[in-house]
Amino acid sequence: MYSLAVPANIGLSLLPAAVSESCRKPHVLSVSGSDSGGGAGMQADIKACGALGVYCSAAITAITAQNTTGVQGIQVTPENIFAMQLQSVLSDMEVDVVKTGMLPTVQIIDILRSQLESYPVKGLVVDPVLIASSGDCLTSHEVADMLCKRLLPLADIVTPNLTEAAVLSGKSRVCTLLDMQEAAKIIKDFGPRYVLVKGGHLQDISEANVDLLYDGETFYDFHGTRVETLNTHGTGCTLASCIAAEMAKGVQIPEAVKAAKGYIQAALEHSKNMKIGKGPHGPLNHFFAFPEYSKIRRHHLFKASDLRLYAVTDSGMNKRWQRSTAEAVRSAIEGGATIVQLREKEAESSDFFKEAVACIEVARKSGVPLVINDRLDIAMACGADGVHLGQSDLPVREARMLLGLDKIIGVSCKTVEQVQKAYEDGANYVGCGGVYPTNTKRNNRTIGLEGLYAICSASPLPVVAIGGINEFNAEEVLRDRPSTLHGIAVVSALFDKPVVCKATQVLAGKISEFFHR
Ligand SMILES: Cc1ncc(COP(=O)(O)OP(=O)(O)O)c(N)n1
Ligand SMILES: Cc1nc(C(=O)O)sc1CCOP(=O)(O)O
Ligand SMILES: [Mg+2]
Repeated sequence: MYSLAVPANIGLSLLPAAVSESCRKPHVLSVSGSDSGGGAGMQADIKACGALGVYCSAAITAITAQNTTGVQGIQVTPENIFAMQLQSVLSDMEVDVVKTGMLPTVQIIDILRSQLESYPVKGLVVDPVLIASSGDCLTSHEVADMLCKRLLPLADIVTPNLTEAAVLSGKSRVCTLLDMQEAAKIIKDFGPRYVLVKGGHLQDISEANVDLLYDGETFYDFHGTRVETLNTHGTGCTLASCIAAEMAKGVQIPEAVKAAKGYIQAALEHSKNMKIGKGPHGPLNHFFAFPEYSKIRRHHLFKASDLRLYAVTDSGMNKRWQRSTAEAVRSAIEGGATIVQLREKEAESSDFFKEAVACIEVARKSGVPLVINDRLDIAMACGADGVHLGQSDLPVREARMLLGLDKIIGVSCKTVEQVQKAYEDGANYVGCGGVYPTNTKRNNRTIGLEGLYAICSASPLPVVAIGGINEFNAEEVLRDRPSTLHGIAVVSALFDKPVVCKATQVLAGKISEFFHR
């Protein structure tokens, strides 16, 4: 319940206008068929563009029923809705590059051509999808003919594989480097700026994986290393989408091809052991370069029970006992700390950042959340689980906007009004104190147990008590605790001790009984 305390009006609408201005994304419109298996077609295009940081919109030309064994069915998109998809996107969304895949009928090609004439774009990449990697035929010769005559004259690059190069060039077969060159010359005459003939299946194994790019004068060859894998379904769509994505970023075509080949090579390497489907045409893993979001994200959103034994570090104390903050954090977690706050009042930013990175590594291993005291910049830079803010720090509302909804924000409060405001502004919990006098924080006002309980009774947020709490008085704080008091936060009781792990265990033992009743 508490994690829902963020007011509804804290969201994207509050982001400064400048953010949207400066964040225009390169944009590829994919005009292709949907692959129910997710390996090729539209699905591959969207994933490839996404992986390269490019926005991808979609005009679906056909719905195919496919899996890793082949193509089971095709339904062509009705012409009126196909035209509408193009019109909707092209009239509104500042498309940089159009990338085509499966174009199943001559009508679909005609509609696309006339829309491109009404809404010119910076680039057109044509992947002449005529035959699926399973060998299934996806279009007719009439369509191939139309593609050559109506679309290739507008294309910046066309990317046939060997079979497609044979169909487009009218050659009976293309299976050597010489055949590829001849086919490229014939296809170039239809009018595209570049022809890329993909040699993935060349007969001569020494030449396999050579792709030839032809600009009308020069042949450029691009070599790849063969990856032994069945997961190659969608590599053609992915290569063309990557070229389109790079072009949308403003990259010239030869460099775009090089970058796209590099991406395919890496994707094949990272997909070779992936097991999806029973058939021989498995898909690629496009997101090999991304850490899985669920792994970089906290495993769970903030829970009030995280506050039970809240360890707040003090590097002065830890130095006195000759240990690094990361070592101290490791020991506190081993001893039973349920959340850690890095509190550095004197450190330089660069030292604080380095220390935070080391401590997060320690905390992540055990799933214990780690927040940064005062410094939102450090919290964001090191990917901490959140921040703890005082009354004179950055306002909670601004911090919440910058951190997003998944991160923890704690706020120090000494009055009911402060707690109410923290709640309204989107905090997850409040720290209340000083419960007792403390030597750790100078000039700290003591509010006593009564002050703490008064705040707890009125608080819509979970509360953690702080200030002068130790193994001898923890029981007094928790014995008659209000239901909103979820734990104690301590500094010297853990970190001004020779053995942090032992001190934490002792305190954890003292407080455990109050949370199981
Ligand atoms: C859990 C917790 N509660 C309170 C504080 C005190 O924060 P603040 O008032 O901002 O004082 P400093 O710690 O920044 O000196 C806290 N750090 N943690
Ligand atoms: C950091 C801090 N904040 C306080 C508050 O009252 O808000 S008291 C405090 C210091 C707590 O240290 P120790 O556990 O060593 O007394
Ligand atoms: Mg502070």
